[in-house]
Amino acid sequence: MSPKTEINLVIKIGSNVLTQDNAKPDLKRMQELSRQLAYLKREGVNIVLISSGAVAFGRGEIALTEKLDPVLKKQIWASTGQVELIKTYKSFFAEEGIPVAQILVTKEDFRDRKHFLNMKNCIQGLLRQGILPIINENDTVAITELMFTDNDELASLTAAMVNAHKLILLTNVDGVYDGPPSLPEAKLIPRITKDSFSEEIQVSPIKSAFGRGGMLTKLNMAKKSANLGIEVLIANGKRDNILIDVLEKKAPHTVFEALAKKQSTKKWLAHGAEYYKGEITINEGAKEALFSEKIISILPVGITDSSGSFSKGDIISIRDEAGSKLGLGRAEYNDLQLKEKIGQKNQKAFIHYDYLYLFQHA
Ligand SMILES: Nc1ncnc2c1ncn2[C@@H]1O[C@H](COP(=O)(O)OP(=O)(O)O)[C@@H](O)[C@H]1O
Ligand SMILES: N[C@@H](CCC(=O)OP(=O)(O)O)C(=O)O
Repeated sequence: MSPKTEINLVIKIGSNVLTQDNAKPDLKRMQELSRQLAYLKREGVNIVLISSGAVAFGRGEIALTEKLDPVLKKQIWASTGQVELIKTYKSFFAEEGIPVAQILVTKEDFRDRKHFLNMKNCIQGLLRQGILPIINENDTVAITELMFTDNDELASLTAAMVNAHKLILLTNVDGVYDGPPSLPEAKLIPRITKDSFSEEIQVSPIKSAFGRGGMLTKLNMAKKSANLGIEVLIANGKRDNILIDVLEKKAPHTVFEALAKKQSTKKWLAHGAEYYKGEITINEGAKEALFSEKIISILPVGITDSSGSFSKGDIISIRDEAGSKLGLGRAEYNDLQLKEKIGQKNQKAFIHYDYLYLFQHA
């Protein structure tokens, strides 16, 4: 079957899945997962893989005995380990006749509309050629404020970007438990629906040996993706044949029920809470109109202030005069052009309705 241009599945593999208890890479597990991914690809499923593991692979290869700065240590392990990680995937997928591509990204690439579209076009191009894109965070440049919370956030952003039907997060537990999974009384939650989104699930801050964000980011990101219309499955990547079994509902997992699908630009915006480049304040009249039944765009006449340096196409945060965040939108022109038009009538919309995402609680 030839690859479809429409993407179906984003799969994220956590560091712990690819690592043994003795901290060495688990090559057998990696080969087994590659075999399953290859099988799904041959079945005509388009796959984008998000793989952690660079730091874990680097740590297994390079002994850093000196008392190095922890950030530098991580950069050294990530940059050396990424080579090994991709080399290993390349050899396993070569056995299956599937070429692979490496894509390394930072948070900034999801903030900048141009970078975002370049990434999206590249991924679609790779898929059309039957190539498997393997994405990881660019840990060499992404330090402190440039970092994703972890690769679960990157996976959720990628799923929204490529309009995925499903997102599978593979970790080292069977899914989300109703308490710390180390406790014998903790039970696996098989299904999380919109009604249970707000229920408190006791997620302990404990992470597995090499995990970064823990179950809490998985939970938050899964809810975010489900809200955008993407079904999310969290399952145990340490189980044999897990990808096939979980898709056939034969293996334990937690599923997050998808709500109605949102238009892809709105998905990009919905993820923009931390990625905006500028802010505008709108007056009471504009706020009222925005939350009425009417479909409206934001015009300069309703804007009272703007801040930040932004270009056409960047994400803008929208606030009311009390400072409450109302939503996000895409700028139709840059900050200097907006400054000239603020408060004026008969000016071109600054945020068009099609590129406007309002927070539900506002
Ligand atoms: N309520 C919970 N349900 C499931 N796992 C939990 C829960 N609370 C904490 N965890 C921990 O989260 C870990 C998975 O997150 P993480 O270490 O970031 O994995 P990964 O490397 O796959 O991203 C599990 O190993 C588990 O110990
Ligand atoms: N980019 C890092 C992974 C960071 C991360 O989020 O790890 P994980 O929590 O295991 O998904 C690496 O490849 O080591």
